[in-house]
Amino acid sequence: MSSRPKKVVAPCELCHARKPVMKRPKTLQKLCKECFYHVFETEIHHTITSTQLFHRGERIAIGASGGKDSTVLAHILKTLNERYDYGLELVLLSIDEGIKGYRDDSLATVQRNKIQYDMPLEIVSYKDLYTWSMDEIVSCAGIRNSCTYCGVLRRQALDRGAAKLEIRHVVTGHNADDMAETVLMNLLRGDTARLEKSCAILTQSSGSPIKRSKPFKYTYEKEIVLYAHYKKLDYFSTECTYAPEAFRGTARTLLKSLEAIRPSCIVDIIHSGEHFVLREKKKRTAQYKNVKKTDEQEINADGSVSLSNGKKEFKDGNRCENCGYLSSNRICKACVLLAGLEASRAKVTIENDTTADGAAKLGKELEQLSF
Ligand SMILES: Nc1ncnc2c1ncn2[C@@H]1O[C@H](COP(=O)(O)OP(=O)(O)OP(=O)(O)O)[C@@H](O)[C@H]1O
Repeated sequence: MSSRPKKVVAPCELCHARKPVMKRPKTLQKLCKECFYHVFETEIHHTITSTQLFHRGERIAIGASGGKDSTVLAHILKTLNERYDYGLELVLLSIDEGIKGYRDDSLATVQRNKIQYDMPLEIVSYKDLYTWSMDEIVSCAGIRNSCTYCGVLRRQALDRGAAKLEIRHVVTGHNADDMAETVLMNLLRGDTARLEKSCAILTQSSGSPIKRSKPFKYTYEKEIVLYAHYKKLDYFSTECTYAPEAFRGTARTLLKSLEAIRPSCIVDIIHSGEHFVLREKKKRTAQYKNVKKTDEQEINADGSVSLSNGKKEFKDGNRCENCGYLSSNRICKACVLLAGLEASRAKVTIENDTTADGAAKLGKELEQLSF
């Protein structure tokens, strides 16, 4: 009986001893589990130390959604804090947007993470802060702009949650893919003001006591998934019930195609973004003025959404006259948005009261509201 020669598997490219179990997405190196853990954790430690992201004794709120990125972030920060004695106090901060069948389930995961990682957990809800849940917003404003509403409100909610905890530094699980997508989106929109700022690892508005940072700035999404999988971390993997941001989806598809051909393109795009500096604040020339910009949405006071003409300038440090939150305008975006929702709710109530066939008319009115 003839026996076929056994295929020899080359050992892990780092330890040259153990059996490789994966091709590392970032470098395509064939690695064993232990070496993958080591490079993954060490690279994040290097990002944190080389940028002097934290200081000893600092209290850090981890924006915890229960998803893979923030769960791995909580796990990694706990691991590195203990291993390298950063001297940080870590707290989980979750925002409950009020999305039935999605956020309630993911928050149950964060509740378990709280016990697994032995960290305090603070949950702040849209309903308490704004009197509107996302489900209510979507039923009033429609699904089309749900990401715009949710993004504006969440940003403010994280700041308010941190302020409540008297914490001045919020970390989020935004990863390298998110950052490269943002660079691509800003590039494709010609939004040079945002492009210049989009790759900062740490941001802070002047006048605000709260810093925000992204320790996973150079960490590939695929590696986060692999790490969570091999470490058997407890995370929630369902997509949000509402439509994903359309233009980001397009940038994501483009990035994934590029990554398949050239894995380094994700860090290369970030590198390009980091070195992008505007020579001078140029006004848009006449040739661009009439070009329709389909993805720059502005929410008007009446609740309608219109398109921006690209003239906006960033002004840091002003405060909203209504709620006191930092804003580049007289009234912050969240207040404009909420006023629009209230106006729509009032309009629907009045119309509803004066008609005989209430339910049908109400349904029609909701469909016609110009969100
Ligand atoms: N409801 C929330 N509460 C607290 N933090 C949040 C919440 N939603 C998002 N974040 C923070 O913002 C980061 C990016 O959020 P995004 O909505 O892009 O989710 P994601 O890429 O799916 O991340 P994750 O896997 O952590 O959910 C998250 O990693 C988390 O740190």
